[in-house]
Amino acid sequence: MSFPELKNDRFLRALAREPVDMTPVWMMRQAGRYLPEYRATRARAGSFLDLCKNTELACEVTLQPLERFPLDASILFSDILTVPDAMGLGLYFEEGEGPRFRKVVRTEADIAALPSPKVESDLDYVMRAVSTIRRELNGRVPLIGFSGSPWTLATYMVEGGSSKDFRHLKDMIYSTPELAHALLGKLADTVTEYLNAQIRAGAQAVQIFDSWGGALGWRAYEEFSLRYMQQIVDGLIREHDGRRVPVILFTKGGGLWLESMAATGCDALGLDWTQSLDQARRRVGDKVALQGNMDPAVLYASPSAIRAEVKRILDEFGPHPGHVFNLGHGITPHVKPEHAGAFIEAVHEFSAR
Ligand SMILES: Cc1c2[nH]c(c1CCC(=O)O)Cc1[nH]c(c(CCC(=O)O)c1C)Cc1[nH]c(c(CCC(=O)O)c1C)Cc1[nH]c(c(C)c1CCC(=O)O)C2
Repeated sequence: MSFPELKNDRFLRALAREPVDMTPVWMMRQAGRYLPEYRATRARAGSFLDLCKNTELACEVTLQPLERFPLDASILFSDILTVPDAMGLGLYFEEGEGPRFRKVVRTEADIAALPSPKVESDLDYVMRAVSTIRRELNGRVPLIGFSGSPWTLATYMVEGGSSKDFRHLKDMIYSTPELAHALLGKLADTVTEYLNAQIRAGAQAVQIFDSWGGALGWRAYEEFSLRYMQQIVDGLIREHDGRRVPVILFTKGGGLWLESMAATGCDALGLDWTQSLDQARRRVGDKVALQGNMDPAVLYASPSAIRAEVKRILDEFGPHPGHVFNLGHGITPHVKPEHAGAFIEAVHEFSAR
């Protein structure tokens, strides 16, 4: 497969800790419900999952934020829960209640019966979306592929949907850790293959979303989340088509573990807004680039308040290489698109060298 030449490589250069003309910026969940054009396409597609599985429409919504804003990266439109869906759990979305699974995974027998999906065929719609988006991007900006971390995927699979206390999975890690390890090991193998398939299909960087790693205790994080992300990092294709394919680890609430996350050999850490970029940079030194970390709620405030916060964060990171600006978590449905625009413009304006 050959794709058009990349015109804007600021994002990849920053991840490689190389100098850039201005700080690259993208937003987690940049294609989503805060955009009226997303809501219109979503209405045409049917359900959210129908949208993920429709190559043409998934490509359309991926490109929507790029039509509006001068973003420096695009991210595949899909969901982390496509993986458990491909393992036969039956994903569906209850309007207003978030994701649900028809089957849950709680016993030794449930775990043993979980199939290892053949990612190229069982998740072929994801790979088709990746290649189509990459072609349609026409080299404007790099395309990011992604997956959930094994721990984060396991929370949905064991609880049967979103959870506040992770009751069943936490019971499992403390009562029968060997079961949890069997499940997490299976997930790590599948996620490695899934991300490698995305890279072969055209993803130029990958991000692992560990949205719930921060819910673990100090020791438990290293045993039940980080260990499996390490396994994935070790198994990933790191160079493709003559270029490094950077891997970004994002543990929401992961501020305690930056040193050990950086020691996995990943290229960058995603930071949420509870951490200081300056302190984080001192802690990880020149091992990795940093991505983040404005509180997404700042986007509810006025454009002048947004600009002030962007300036503050850029000043806090300072004149070092290796910063990708992002929100500390996904943009939310009530944000006004103009506020997202003010955010992106401010990053470029205040960081231009
Ligand atoms: C935990 C998680 C999920 N999905 C994801 C995570 C990890 C990141 C995070 O911590 O937020 C990741 C994700 N989900 C989506 C993307 C697309 C790419 C992007 O623009 O960032 C990505 C990278 C689209 C989506 N995934 C979902 C939507 C909303 C669906 C809709 O259109 O109704 C989108 C645009 C649905 C989803 N998907 C998930 C939940 C809990 C929900 C429902 C909550 C919600 O409504 O925001 C699981």
